[in-house]
Amino acid sequence: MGKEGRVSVGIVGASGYGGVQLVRLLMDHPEVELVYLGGDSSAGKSFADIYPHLAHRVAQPIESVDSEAIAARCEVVFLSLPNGFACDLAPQLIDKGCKVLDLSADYRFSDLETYQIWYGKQRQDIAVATKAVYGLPELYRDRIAESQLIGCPGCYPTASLLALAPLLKQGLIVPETAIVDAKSGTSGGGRQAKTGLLLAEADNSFAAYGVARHRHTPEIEQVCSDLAGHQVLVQFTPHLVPMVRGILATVYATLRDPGLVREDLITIYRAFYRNCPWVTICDSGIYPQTKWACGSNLCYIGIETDPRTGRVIVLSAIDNLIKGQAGQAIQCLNLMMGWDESLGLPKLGFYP
Ligand SMILES: NC(=O)C1=CN([C@@H]2O[C@H](COP(=O)(O)OP(=O)(O)OC[C@H]3O[C@@H](n4cnc5c(N)ncnc54)[C@H](OP(=O)(O)O)[C@@H]3O)[C@@H](O)[C@H]2O)C=CC1
Ligand SMILES: CC(=O)N[C@@H](CCC(=O)OP(=O)(O)O)C(=O)O
Repeated sequence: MGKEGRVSVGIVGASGYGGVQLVRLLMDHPEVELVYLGGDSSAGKSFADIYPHLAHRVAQPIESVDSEAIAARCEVVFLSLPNGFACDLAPQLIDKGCKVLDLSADYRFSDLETYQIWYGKQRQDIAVATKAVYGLPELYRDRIAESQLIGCPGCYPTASLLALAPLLKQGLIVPETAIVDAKSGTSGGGRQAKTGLLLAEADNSFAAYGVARHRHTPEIEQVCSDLAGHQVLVQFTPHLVPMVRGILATVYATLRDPGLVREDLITIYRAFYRNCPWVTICDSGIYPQTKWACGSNLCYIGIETDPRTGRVIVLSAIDNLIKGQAGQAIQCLNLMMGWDESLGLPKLGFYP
């Protein structure tokens, strides 16, 4: 336990974009105390050396990663590391009794063979991986609450799946017709230097990448298949937009009943998400912008139908670093601890 009965929490990968969002949100979370920050190349520095704007609130040093030391101090550990690292560290922390929330892809797949094919890393931690729960609270709230290990969703899958879930769960579309066309800001690529994320490369430009082979495709398909009750393939195309934060996913699918109009679907979506404080269904004729969600944990969903084609078009906007990453992980923590799902999470965006 931390001070005043608060839960002691650590972050491994504190220097990255996910890490700094976790620090910002957890500093103001009423039930937790941040007791450990860990990293690799940043170890030995102070957090304020990397993020001077937080120097007045966060005095901790960034420490090297030692599972014994982390488990001795932390009840809960967030792993905000590149893919392929959590699967080495999480089993040690789980074994020592910590609750673990992994922001990478390592624990998102119920089928490790799929992970190995798409991520190219062989896994030894099969027993631990089978305990992991996919951290999308709107679909798996009860299982998250019971779990010791959460595989937090990717940013594109979060936006895409929240748009698709009511349609698939209620059999309203032909699942195989689903197409996800998604656009992300550059912070989705993390803080590491990458040529494609340089201002001179990304600014004044707009391009697709990973066409027909992005690693979020099997993640989206895994949950779509679960919802549909049979294997579903999804066409997913991500794009990089010259902005910092935000994802807009535009989802197209053929309605089984082309007579459905947007007002019918809005009613269905509102019923589906009635107990979900972080999903907002827009009024008829309103389509969300990424700017609305920036800085908040909200997912905004707008719905349209096209009677000429018989398709539904669903638009889903999130902040990739909050609902798409750190905020959603904290939403999962709240459920794991039996707290209000909304505790410590920002309800209003930065607009404009
Ligand atoms: N950015 C986004 O929108 C989203 C990202 N994700 C996922 O979340 C995870 C974190 O992403 P993000 O914050 O963007 O990434 P960043 O590249 O910004 O940060 C990566 C962090 O990992 C640390 N790190 C790297 N290698 C090691 C190591 N061997 N031991 C300890 N720490 C290490 C780095 O520490 P140091 O600086 O000390 O080397 C750094 O703090 C990734 O798996 C990403 O795919 C998920 C959803 C959305
Ligand atoms: C713009 C950008 O580069 N976005 C990242 C997605 C970030 C994310 O959610 O990645 P993980 O599944 O690895 O956690 C990408 O396409 O690789």
